[in-house]
Parts: sequence; C-alpha cells; structure tokens
Amino acid sequence: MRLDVVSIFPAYLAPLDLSLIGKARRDGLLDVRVHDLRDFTHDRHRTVDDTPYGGGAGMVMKPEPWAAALDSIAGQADSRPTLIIPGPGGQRFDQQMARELAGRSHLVFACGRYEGIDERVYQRAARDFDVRIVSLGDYVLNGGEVAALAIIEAVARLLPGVIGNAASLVEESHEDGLLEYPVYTKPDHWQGHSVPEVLLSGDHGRIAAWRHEQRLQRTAARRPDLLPRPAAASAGELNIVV
Ligand SMILES: Nc1cc(-c2ccc3ccn(Cc4ccc(CN5CCCCC5)cc4)c3c2)n[nH]1
Repeated sequence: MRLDVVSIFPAYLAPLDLSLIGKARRDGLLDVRVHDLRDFTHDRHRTVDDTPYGGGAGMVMKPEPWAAALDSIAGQADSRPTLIIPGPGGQRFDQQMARELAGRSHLVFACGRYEGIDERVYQRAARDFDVRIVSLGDYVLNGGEVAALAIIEAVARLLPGVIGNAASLVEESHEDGLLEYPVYTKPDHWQGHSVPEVLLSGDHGRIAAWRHEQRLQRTAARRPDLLPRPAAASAGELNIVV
C-alpha cells in the first residue's frame, strides 16, 4: 500500500517511522511519503492561508497549494487513489471503514489546519481521487494530522504482515462488534489481586466461554449500543401483516 500525507507540519507524522508501521515501511509493506504543503507554494513567504470570504474568525487554507500538491501526487499514482480529508464534519471513522480502506492500494491524506481548506479543493480533487471526508469523533482538533495518524494505524495494522500475530486481529475489540475481554499475565497473585482461576485451568473450552461472557458483560456495561439487537421473536413483532 502506498500512503501519501500532505501537511504544513510534516514532523507531526514522525511517529510513522516508529514501531510496527516503521518496520512495515522498512520491510517494503508500506510506501509512506510525507509532503510539506509549503513546498507547493510559489511566493517568498510560502503562504498557505488567507482570510475567509464572508468574514469570520481565523484563516482558511488557500486552494492553489493544495491543488499543486494533489496534482503532483495524482500524477504519480498507478490507480485512482482514495483521498481522505479529516474533518469534524466527516463520516465517523470506525473499524468497518478501516477494513474497507485496507483494501485500497493508494491512500492520500490531506491534513488541514486553521479553520479548514477552501471548499473548491474538495470539488477539484473529485476529478482525480475518490474523496472521503472522515471524522475521528465529535470533538474538534486543531488539524487533520492526529486523525491521519489514527486512521493510518488502524488501516495499516490490518494489512498482511504488518502485525506479527494475525490471530489477534480476529479477537480484538470491534472486529465482531463486542468489546475485548480482560487480559492478565504473570504474576498470578499481585497486591492482593489474583488471576481468574479459569485462566489457569488449561481448559481451553472453559477459557473461551469465560472470555466471550466477559466481552458481553463489558459491552453491556460500557457500550450497550454495540450489543446485537434481539431478533424479533415473531412476525407480529416485525409488524408483518399477512
Ligand atoms: N474528528 C475531528 C477532525 C478534526 C479536524 C480535522 C481537520 C482540521 C483542519 C482544521 N481543523 C480545525 C477546525 C476545524 C473546523 C472548525 C469549525 N469552523 C467553524 C466555522 C467555519 C469553519 C470551521 C474549527 C477548527 C481541523 C479539525 N477535528 N475533529
């Protein structure tokens, strides 16, 4: 997978050199390229923002540098890339979207700052990209970089070979809609707390059943919205009139 990230703070993307993503890059599983938006300006001050038409607080990112940056990337693309533009008003990112994006060959991230990017950039980008506006959640960050890092991590870890133990991908939270079960390691007694006996039993059937029950209990307690809705018991409940 090729990943391009455009930002006025390229150093914000330094974490992509670390840990599993960094190793995947060194192993050639990921081709990550970070671009400084100011490299696509042509004035002495490398200007990327200006005052908003119609007034209002803050500054808006100018369209010209973004068009130059995205044209440069589109010109290098083998196939039509997906352009992800983080924004508080976007489609909520979740594990399903992570799985969908993991199937794409080329993702491009446009990390805005200030009060956002001139709207005409979104419209022009639709010519060369599949454009997705994506929100991490209902809160306002100062820019798109943190969102890009989160999305990249969630997507990249789904790619074959990026995380060592692929089995853990199946068991983890949200993969099947339930939260994760509690985990323990040595010592078996610690500050008056013991590891649940079932986990020391070696009975894998009991352990699996206990873990599933724990997932249901945790989901009910913390995220009841994720619990599967009870199937309607009868046609009547489905208001099917025959
Ligand atoms: N999930 C999530 C993603 C982001 C995100 C992503 C990208 C950018 C780029 C800039 N910001 C800061 C920002 C954006 C919007 C406003 C609201 N403002 C109201 C008046 C009209 C203009 C817009 C304020 C500041 C960003 C914020 N926040 N949260």
